[in-house]
Amino acid sequence: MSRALISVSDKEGIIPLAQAFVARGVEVVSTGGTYRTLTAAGVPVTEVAEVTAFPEMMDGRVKTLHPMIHGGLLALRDEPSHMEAAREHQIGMIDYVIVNLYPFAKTIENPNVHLAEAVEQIDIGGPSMLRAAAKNYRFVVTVVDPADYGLLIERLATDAVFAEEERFALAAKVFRHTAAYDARIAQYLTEKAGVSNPESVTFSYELQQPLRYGENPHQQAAFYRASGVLAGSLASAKQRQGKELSFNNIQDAGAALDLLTEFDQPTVVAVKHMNPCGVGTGVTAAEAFARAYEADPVSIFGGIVACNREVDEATASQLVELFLEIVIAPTFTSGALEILAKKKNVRVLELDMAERKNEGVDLRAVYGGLLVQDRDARALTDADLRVVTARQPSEEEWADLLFAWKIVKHVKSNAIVLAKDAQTVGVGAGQMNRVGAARIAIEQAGERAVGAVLASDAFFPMPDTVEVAARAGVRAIIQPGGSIKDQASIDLANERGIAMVFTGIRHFRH
Ligand SMILES: NC(=O)c1ncn([C@@H]2O[C@H](COP(=O)(O)O)[C@@H](O)[C@H]2O)c1NC=O
Repeated sequence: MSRALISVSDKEGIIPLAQAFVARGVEVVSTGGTYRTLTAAGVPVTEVAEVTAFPEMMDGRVKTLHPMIHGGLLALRDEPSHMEAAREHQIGMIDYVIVNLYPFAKTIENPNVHLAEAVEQIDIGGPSMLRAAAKNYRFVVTVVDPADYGLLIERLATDAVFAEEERFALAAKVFRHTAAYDARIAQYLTEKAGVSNPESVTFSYELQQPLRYGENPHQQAAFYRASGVLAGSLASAKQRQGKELSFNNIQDAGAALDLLTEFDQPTVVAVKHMNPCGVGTGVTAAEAFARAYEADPVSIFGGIVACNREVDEATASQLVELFLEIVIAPTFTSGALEILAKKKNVRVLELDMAERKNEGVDLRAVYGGLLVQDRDARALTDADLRVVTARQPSEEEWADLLFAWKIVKHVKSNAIVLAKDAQTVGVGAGQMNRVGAARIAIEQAGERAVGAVLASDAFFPMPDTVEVAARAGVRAIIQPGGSIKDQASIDLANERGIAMVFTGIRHFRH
């Protein structure tokens, strides 16, 4: 007679599966809680304690860790010495293993959970059985994912035959599962132990969705989310309409959201190729959008628009006038959704960006390696600000400087942002020299550069950026400072009547 060992923390869906085993003439063996669930449902089950002739003990820390179990999982059925050992010790074979583990990840989602409570949720016996059974995939069918119960039930109802490739695939899934489970534990304990730059790192991500392709059609790609679903992350967004998100959409939307979280007042961000092309702040979402649009009515074409307030009919009417890839907002009025529905392809995402936290790690893959750093979460405080010129910025200039500083942090380096009246008027992104970025931003601003402010993500290595800014009519500059040639830039700013503020903070973004 075949035997199935069922030991599950999440009991959902387990009764029909156990019934399918019984109907097939397979004996079901279970641990305490699972045994009680199945018995209560009238399914005949043998308790593990009966098989091991040992009671479950130490608050369940020891239940299945026994040769009567592990021998039955690991014995090579085609190796006579293994089978002889099994006979000698009266170890019965186990042919199916259905296990899901203690909910460690769920437990640590609670920020107030005590270490002891989290540690108690580290499953020991479950992974041991899964690994043993998966190692012996030639003889054992191992199911860790409740999504596979259906397949198992169906197969038990027909021929109960599993091809070796199927058992192998299930085994690989088991090792992915236990690896991710252990990665989460290692990450949590490493954090608790206060270890930085550990000798090895394992990050665990779960498939959110396969993507049609990557950055280009010939590149295969998929989107993985951080373990669980982080509030405010794209994985938690609700898509109300439109085509499936693409690889580039996800990157651009992420960039738009990162920038948007800098702002509390109603703000709209338009992003193209990971850079903001227009940002506007206003009293209402519609006003903020109008400013973001006017900032650069050309580049917004085919862009991503993110708004940190509900999108109403007035805003939606402006949005549908354009070709956009994505519109993101915390909510949309039903009228706004009706208006947006006229543009079937535009992806409309509802996402509570207020929940988004600028914390955690920033991972960048390089050939043969991975760079790991903290996210750039350094916010500007009053104490950071130092006016280095004779002229102080006016009140309006201060507002524009702080506005532009929030944005330049999210523009690829070398980055220059020109802003005026709560609106970007020029963005110079990703240039190989700083004055080149300034020239692009100034050219884009045109007449609007007169009276605008300029923000730079890093210091001026020479005064040429001040020179081009002054010629264009820029009135105030914000930059980190720290160049050995700072004084030359300050002198030139004084000569041209420009107010200049140092922040002492660099915001490179490569
Ligand atoms: N200690 C053991 O021997 C052991 N054997 C199985 N478990 C786990 O116990 C859980 C099921 O327990 P129960 O059937 O008592 O509700 C499963 O998540 C399983 O992975 C164990 N628990 C933890 O390590």
